[in-house]
Amino acid sequence: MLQVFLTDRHKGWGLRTLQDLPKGSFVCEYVGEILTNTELYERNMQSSGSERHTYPVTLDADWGSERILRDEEALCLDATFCGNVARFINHRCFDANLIDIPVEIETPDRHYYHLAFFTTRDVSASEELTWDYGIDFSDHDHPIKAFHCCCGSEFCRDVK
Ligand SMILES: C[S@@+](CC[C@H](N)C(=O)[O-])C[C@H]1O[C@@H](n2cnc3c(N)ncnc32)[C@H](O)[C@@H]1O
Repeated sequence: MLQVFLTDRHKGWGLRTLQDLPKGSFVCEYVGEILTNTELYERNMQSSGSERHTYPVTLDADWGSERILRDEEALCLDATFCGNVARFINHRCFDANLIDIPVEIETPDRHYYHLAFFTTRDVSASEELTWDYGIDFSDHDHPIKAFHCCCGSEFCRDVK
């Protein structure tokens, strides 16, 4: 069972487990609107930073292909307006206890992905669930301004 809770580390709301989870457990899926990178960029340009509650995630980077997808083809998930509990998973640099795994769905007419979270180690009941968003905190040109990281990891990348 999962619970949304208010963190005490200036990270806003977070997600925790109410039961012990062995390493490799499925936790939840990441749900959001499916947008192309171009649509996401245009959405970001229209909204002010304070309206953004989530960090968009890459859904389909054409894994396994040699080809580089153009922005108008590459898909991402934006949970700003539509999502599930996964939108409350906070970032932790390097030693997060969750990993996102793309799960390929194959139907007769198309392939697509769901993004599923699994535990990277045993997680105890009440522990916050965290995920490394892969943010480069030194990239000041990114269209979304990175937050100041309060993950508390000894490997935190947000060092000035
Ligand atoms: C996907 S949301 C996570 C849920 C969010 N904490 C909330 O209250 O809605 C991502 C946002 O949470 C905050 N956040 C996540 N991880 C953080 C961290 N390590 N340090 C500081 N803020 C963090 C940032 O504001 C970020 O834009």
